Amino acid sequence: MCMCCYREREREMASDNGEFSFPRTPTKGRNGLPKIQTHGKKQEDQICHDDSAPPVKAQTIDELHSLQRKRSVPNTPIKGETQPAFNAVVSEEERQKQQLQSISASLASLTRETGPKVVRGDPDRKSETPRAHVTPTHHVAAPTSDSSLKFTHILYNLSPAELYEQAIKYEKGSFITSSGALATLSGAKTGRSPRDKRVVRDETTEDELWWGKGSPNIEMDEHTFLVNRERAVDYLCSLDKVYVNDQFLNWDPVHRIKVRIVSARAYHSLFMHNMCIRPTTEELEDFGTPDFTIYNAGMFPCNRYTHYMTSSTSIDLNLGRREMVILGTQYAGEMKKGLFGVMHYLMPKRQILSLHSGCNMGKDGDVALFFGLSGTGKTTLSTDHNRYLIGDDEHCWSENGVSNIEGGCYAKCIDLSKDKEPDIFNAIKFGTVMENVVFDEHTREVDYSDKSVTENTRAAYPIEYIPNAKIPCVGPHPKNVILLACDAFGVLPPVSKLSLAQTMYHFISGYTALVAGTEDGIKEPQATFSACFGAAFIMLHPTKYAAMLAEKMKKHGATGWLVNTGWSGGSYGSGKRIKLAYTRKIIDAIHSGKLLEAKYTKTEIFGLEIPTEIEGVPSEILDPANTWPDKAGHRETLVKLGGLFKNNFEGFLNYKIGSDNVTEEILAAGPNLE
Ligand SMILES: Nc1ncnc2c1ncn2[C@@H]1O[C@H](COP(=O)(O)OP(=O)(O)O)[C@@H](O)[C@H]1O
Ligand SMILES: C=C(OP(=O)(O)O)C(=O)O
Ligand SMILES: [Ca+2]
Ligand SMILES: [Mn+2]
Repeated sequence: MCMCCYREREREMASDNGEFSFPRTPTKGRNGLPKIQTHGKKQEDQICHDDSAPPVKAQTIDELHSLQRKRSVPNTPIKGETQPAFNAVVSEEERQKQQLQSISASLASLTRETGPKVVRGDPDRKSETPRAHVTPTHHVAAPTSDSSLKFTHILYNLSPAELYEQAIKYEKGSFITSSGALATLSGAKTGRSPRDKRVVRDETTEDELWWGKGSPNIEMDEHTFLVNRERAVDYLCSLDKVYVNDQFLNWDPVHRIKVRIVSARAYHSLFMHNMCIRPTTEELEDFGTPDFTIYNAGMFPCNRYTHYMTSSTSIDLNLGRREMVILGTQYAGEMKKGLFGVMHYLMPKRQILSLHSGCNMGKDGDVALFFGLSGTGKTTLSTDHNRYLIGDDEHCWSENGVSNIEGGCYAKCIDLSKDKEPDIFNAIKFGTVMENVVFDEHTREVDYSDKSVTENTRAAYPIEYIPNAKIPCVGPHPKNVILLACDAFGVLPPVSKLSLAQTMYHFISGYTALVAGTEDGIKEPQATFSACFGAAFIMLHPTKYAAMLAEKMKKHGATGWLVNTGWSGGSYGSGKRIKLAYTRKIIDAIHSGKLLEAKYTKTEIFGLEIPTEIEGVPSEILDPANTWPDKAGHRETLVKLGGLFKNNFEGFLNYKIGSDNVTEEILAAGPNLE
């Protein structure tokens, strides 16, 4: 049988089993006039004649196009319990109307006390736009603003394919790469802007949150928040269309949070589609009102004349209103990490510890956490071909164990190689959003070494793109708590075993040192101390999280480890970064339990327990004192780093962490410079 006849037969078989909904019209020879039989002849010459192909079932090109796309099947009717009336079955149109009403309410101007007129669908595809639309209900008078005369089109929870088309059609700098990922540009900002992150200080947050020196929470008042909110909402409603994502955070079903993200770019919508937990069709039908809403008007700047504004960028959090407004930055990581901040507030209120850590699980159910600041290896090391990935960045630790907050991963792409990080490399395929990467304009092959746009090139992909992802992303209580530091001074050992007090000391310190830049001449590493390895995201005082971590580690018998993924044999400039292959061997030995059994010696100054031997790792690198050719330089740098730690910890001396003796033990667990 020739190919076209074969396909026709396949299609008929498919429509017989009900999987396809192509309309069945009478086909050749069955009902209409008898057709000339060509089959016998075909057998001989194997030629497929034009007239043997079934005619297309359309009269016009528009009709033909409408055949191509099947309307998404309406889902199960909304159940009675969420509805006021009886056990009434709500029509698809009515359900869509309710959804739109909720979105119009989200987008409401607070001064005009009304939401925009919204309609579902792409404005450029008017003929396909469903009829359902919503005119705000609480109109008191005739429209007083032009914005209430127009419709805002809502592109609601679009699929990756639809978002690709939107991005490529409407957003400059969007391209399909050779592996199928969507390459995008984030504009002027290619990283987060922590100095522009503001939090509303009101009667509640005044007492609850961490304010002042060291705190990431830069205050703003409620009124200023509303000014920025209005600015963002007016901007979004002035557009022809906005993207709305309704999704979840937290794989723990009891503590799941419903989030709505309103944004102006397909890139942002696809990013959040990948990063948050994707609702099933059923879950989306029952979504109702979100617990938290982000208004991302990042293409539009804030107004510098507005009180508190110190730049064109402002990321504003209002915990009371459960809203976040983004102005003046299109970097998508702001949304992901912004929501993480929200979880750092909501979860501890429920006695759940929120963690800036990666998390994976062995075949026997042993769970490890990987804490660390940006670039220290959370994503790289939690993505381990021999273990189940629970998540790469944000988790919760509750009475029941650990749960990932997100539904995706956000990996750095700079110098990514298939050999060293195969799982991440292979996850960069259709559906994955790539930010600010450089590619060949013809082949669309990405050059992972190219830093022309930024060094912070990124890929965001759904967690199931990692072959051994643990779905649902939850696991039992952690057995190992690994603190990652990328020490560009090169004096911290590649691995040390920590006492509980040392774990707390290093957790509160949150040290890493990165090289200041990649330009020549910058020799001096920059020490960073970021409490709880995530000071930019925590909302309460660091000791609150530390006390919870200490309590949980003690209760569940977890062991703490400090792993230096940074320099060895000298500081940045003379030494070299520890080979990823060695770090992986070290991590393997932690997971397997072998390292717990090793022989240990204690280091000077920091008093760290270092193993004398690890399978697959040259023993001489385990003690940095051995690897530095310049012995005096090593000692000097070690003392210097110890001093920086002590300095930083001064800020915590007056705080209690759990009981009094815990506090004392923790203070004693730092470097000893006498
Ligand atoms: N020894 C090492 N351990 C971990 N990562 C390393 C090491 N050497 C180089 N790297 C690189 O450092 C980066 C770590 O970044 P990433 O895993 O994204 O950190 P995080 O998720 O904590 O921000 C990756 O690009 C990784 O390839
Ligand atoms: C997304 C981020 O996380 P990380 O660098 O830790 O992967 C970030 O800090 O912006
Ligand atoms: Ca339902
Ligand atoms: Mn990461």
